[in-house]
Amino acid sequence: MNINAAPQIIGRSSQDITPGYMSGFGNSFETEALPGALPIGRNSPQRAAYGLYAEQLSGSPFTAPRGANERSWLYRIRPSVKHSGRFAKAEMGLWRSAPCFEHDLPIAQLRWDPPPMPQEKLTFLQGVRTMTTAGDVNTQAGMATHLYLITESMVDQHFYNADGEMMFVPQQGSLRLVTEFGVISIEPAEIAVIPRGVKFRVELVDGPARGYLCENYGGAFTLPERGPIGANCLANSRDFLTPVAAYEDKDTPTELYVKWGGQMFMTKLPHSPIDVVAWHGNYAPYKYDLRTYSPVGAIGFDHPDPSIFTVLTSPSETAGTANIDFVIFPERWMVAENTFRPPWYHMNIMSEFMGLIYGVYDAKPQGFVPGGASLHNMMLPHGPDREAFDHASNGELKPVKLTGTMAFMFETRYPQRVTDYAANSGLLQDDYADCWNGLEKRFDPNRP
Ligand SMILES: O=C(O)Cc1cc(O)ccc1O
Ligand SMILES: [Fe+2]
Repeated sequence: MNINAAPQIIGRSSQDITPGYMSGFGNSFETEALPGALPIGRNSPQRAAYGLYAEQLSGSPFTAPRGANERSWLYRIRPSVKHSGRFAKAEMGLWRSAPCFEHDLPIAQLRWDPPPMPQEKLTFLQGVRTMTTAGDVNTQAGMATHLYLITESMVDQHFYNADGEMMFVPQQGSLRLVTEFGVISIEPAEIAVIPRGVKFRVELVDGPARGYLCENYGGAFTLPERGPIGANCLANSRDFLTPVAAYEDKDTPTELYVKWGGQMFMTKLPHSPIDVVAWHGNYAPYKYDLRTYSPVGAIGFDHPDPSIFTVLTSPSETAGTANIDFVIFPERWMVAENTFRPPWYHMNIMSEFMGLIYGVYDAKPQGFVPGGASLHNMMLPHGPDREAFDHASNGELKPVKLTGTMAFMFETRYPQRVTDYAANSGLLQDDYADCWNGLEKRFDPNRP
């Protein structure tokens, strides 16, 4: 494979395919895979070095306020217009977009078993299975949650999503995301975000892969405000990694798939679109290791709102009302005194889709397993199951470490609609609500 990675950052030969990264969230980065490929002090020289074409990729409107303004300049072998021949409609498989009312389940708390690893050959594009959709892809609001199952690398096949940015949350197996901006490798407990419009392909590293995917139609994920927490802890900027420039000069035919307006299209190219030799800007893919998250929690009493564990947030136009919050439940100490320590029983205007990467989630010791999922939709009551309730109500409140666990939540302001796949794939647990059986009346007016 002819991938040329920027030597000045990683100190390796330009033929080395090991990914290299630059640290920081939302920085203005600059990187070049060939010396002098990046113009200095200007974006559009009359003739770019090495015969490259200059191209701007705008992730926000030109006029977005400075804090939300995202764009990068790419110096590439061919401009992207050469990447778009005639598009034809292509198969969507089990990928769905909001609004999608194809299934009409009665309201309920829902939980799914993990999908087994398939025997058939599935590339990333064939392996996306939409679980829920929310909002409206046509108004750039809302999201979709998907599972992915991958048994084959994409070969001479590339993709970009015009409908939203995509957050990969691997649960099993590592992935190599070969993007226009460089190469990102991720394993379970790491995530990667590919911005809207960025071309890439997904390769397997070590056998079949399974994971979760959040497709964000709305405002780009950003770090949450820290408020009184101050400058440190939670997700720290320096732990976000953006790849150095890496390109292919490869004249073999490739298919370019584009998801646009909830539909899939395909065109054929005579060359690889991974041809960006240098780039600069703040609109770029990144990865993050969830194990570097520094949780802040209750060191006195009571259970804080889960927003304390927000890694990234996609804001909406309404302050504090997220299009999506990406929240994790990592390893941590539970020390609160005279406190019911697991999540409280609650109803929420936001809609909560949860997944488990590994370990046990404290509110659901049974039934919520790695690779599975749950959905607690807008204003549907939920909370610890009977076992967790009994344990938390009666256990000795010494400091306890929740170890070897990593659950997460995609929480959105929009109600989530369940797809046909989610309803009928056989993974839906029809006895989920029974986990609250046995939470009997305990009230006794004579026992304060
Ligand atoms: O429902 C859940 O399990 C997620 C969750 C966790 C928590 O600690 C507080 C509220 C909440 O919705
Ligand atoms: Fe909840």
